[in-house]
Amino acid sequence: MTRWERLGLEWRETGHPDAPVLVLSNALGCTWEMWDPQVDALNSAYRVVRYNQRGHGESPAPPGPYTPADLGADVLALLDHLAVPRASFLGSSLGGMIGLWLGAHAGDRIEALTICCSSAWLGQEQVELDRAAAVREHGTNELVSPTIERWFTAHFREWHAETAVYAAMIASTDDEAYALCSELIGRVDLRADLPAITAPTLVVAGAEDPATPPEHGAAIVAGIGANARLEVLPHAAHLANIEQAEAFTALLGLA
Ligand SMILES: O=C(O)CC1=CCC(=O)O1
Repeated sequence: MTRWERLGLEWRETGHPDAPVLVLSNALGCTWEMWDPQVDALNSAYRVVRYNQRGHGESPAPPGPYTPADLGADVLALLDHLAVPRASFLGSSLGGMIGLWLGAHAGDRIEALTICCSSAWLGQEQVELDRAAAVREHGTNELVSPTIERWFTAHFREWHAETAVYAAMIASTDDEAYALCSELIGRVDLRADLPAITAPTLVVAGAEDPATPPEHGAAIVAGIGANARLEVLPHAAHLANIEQAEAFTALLGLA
């Protein structure tokens, strides 16, 4: 039994079975449905493989602690399970951190990276440790309101009732997995890994993202060097691929 089968994480694929593989990796508190605004367009160019991080959607939550290497190994095991030697990778937030780890530590498996609303080093360990403690005590329900405020601008929240879908995703995330992932993002420091990334890398930031502001995207690009470029989407907070879905999809370079 492969590591992937042993963990029992859920995945699905769409698009062209013979096209190059693109793996989509979700943010903390989201499921693979966060990519719905992009999937139709991506299906025209890729074999699109989505999976749910540990404790998200129907994926089980193995005991922690979790490290970027653990969650990166989940992706490598999925590629092994699918007999895919190399893939492109698009990750948001926590998913972007996993992408950075993969680019640096498994560069031979990564064709290209898109890192959305993420960071190599958040620099706020205590905030994330406090959030983890709060989730263990009160559950993910308690986090819904402040999280939705980080994820979407006030204007978007006012006009888009579908933010309720994302509120439900947060509340449905396994409490302990959420806490373990919060601890991971609080402690993560991938800054020294960035120069090892050789895959072409697009970094996308939301101009109004309070969780990973554009400076974090700029720091990723500076750390990687010539292979990386930054795009900042105006009028977008942390889930920029949802708030500015069309503009985000346009950045992905699909003909
Ligand atoms: O703000 C959140 O909901 C979670 C988060 C912040 C940075 C990150 O990587 O995830």
